[in-house]
Amino acid sequence: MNEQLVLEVNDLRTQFGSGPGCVHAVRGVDLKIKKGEKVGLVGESGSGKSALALSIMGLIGPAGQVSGGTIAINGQVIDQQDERQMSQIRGANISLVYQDPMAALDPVWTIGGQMGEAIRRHNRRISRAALRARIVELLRAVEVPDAEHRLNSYPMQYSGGMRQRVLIAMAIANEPELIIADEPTTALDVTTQAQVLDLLQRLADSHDTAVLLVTHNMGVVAQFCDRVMVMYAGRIVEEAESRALFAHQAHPYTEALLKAVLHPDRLPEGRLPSIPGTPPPLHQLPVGCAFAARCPQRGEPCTALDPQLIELSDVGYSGGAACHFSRQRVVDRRTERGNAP
Ligand SMILES: Nc1ncnc2c1ncn2[C@@H]1O[C@H](COP(=O)(O)OP(=O)(O)OP(=O)(O)O)[C@@H](O)[C@H]1O
Repeated sequence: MNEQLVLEVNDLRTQFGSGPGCVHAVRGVDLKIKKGEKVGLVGESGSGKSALALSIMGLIGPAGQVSGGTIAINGQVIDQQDERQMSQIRGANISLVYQDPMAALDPVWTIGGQMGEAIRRHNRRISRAALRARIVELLRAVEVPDAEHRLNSYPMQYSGGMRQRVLIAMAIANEPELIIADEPTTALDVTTQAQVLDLLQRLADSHDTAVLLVTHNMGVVAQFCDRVMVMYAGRIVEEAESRALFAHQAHPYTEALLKAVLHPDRLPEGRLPSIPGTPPPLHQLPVGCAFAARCPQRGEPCTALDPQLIELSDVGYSGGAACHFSRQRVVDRRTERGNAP
């Protein structure tokens, strides 16, 4: 069955600056998201996750540029230069939930006013009464108590968790097919994080909305995502169904990330746990695999040839990886397990 793709990104490239100091933040990323699917995008700080998310939204800003590739939404290739088309798509087809609700909300505008504007942007003809009813309905959907009155409050009068709920309400207002949530709970305490994620999950499920969740937190990915994409130095180095990836990792970088999670003493607050070494600078990438210098399993080809992401379903792994030794790793592991299912 050919399931409906809400997003298809091919060979996307994004850079900041030009010339010798040019930062290649996204280096040929392919990404497919099906209707209702929840996909996690993980990777260390600076790996290009936000640059990828913002590129898809057409919000990379004046400092950067999408220098190659295509983006299709619901099967239709979009023109990132066409700001009119992009502003139609933003909110209606794809919504973004930011990390910091205070930065995303206008402090001197009521919550109801801002939500109303988000709705009216894609529905100019809505009556005042219908608009108010929709705002209340949305605030109730994200479990803001006393919604009829709280819509007149300002962002400062909401708690951090409530503000993030408001952003989620604004993101779902026009029933987009895809929500991109960039570290949506990083600024919140652990209990509130869990509540907000649970809410996002329930709302997405009830509307069959796809979610691309950008996060440092592997635990969140395990709980929330059907599929995981692991980004390293501007590339997707592993992509797999969550269950497969958490059971066995086809890329040594993913393995190192998960091993590090098991060492809470190495867990800096709100960040991915560190693994030895640092990623290469994105303006000065090495020849061969970008992870080679940190890889405990590197071999002969790694410092000479840049590995491409290859599918591994033929050897029983529901995913793929960009490592010269991934196929061998998967095969060896299967042999170790005596080909157990
Ligand atoms: N406005 C900018 N100008 C110049 N370089 C930038 C800009 N924004 C991002 N970069 C660079 O692009 C690369 C990717 O950054 P990006 O923010 O996408 O990483 P990230 O994986 O989202 O990191 P984090 O998890 O810390 O948010 C980094 O090298 C970063 O320094």
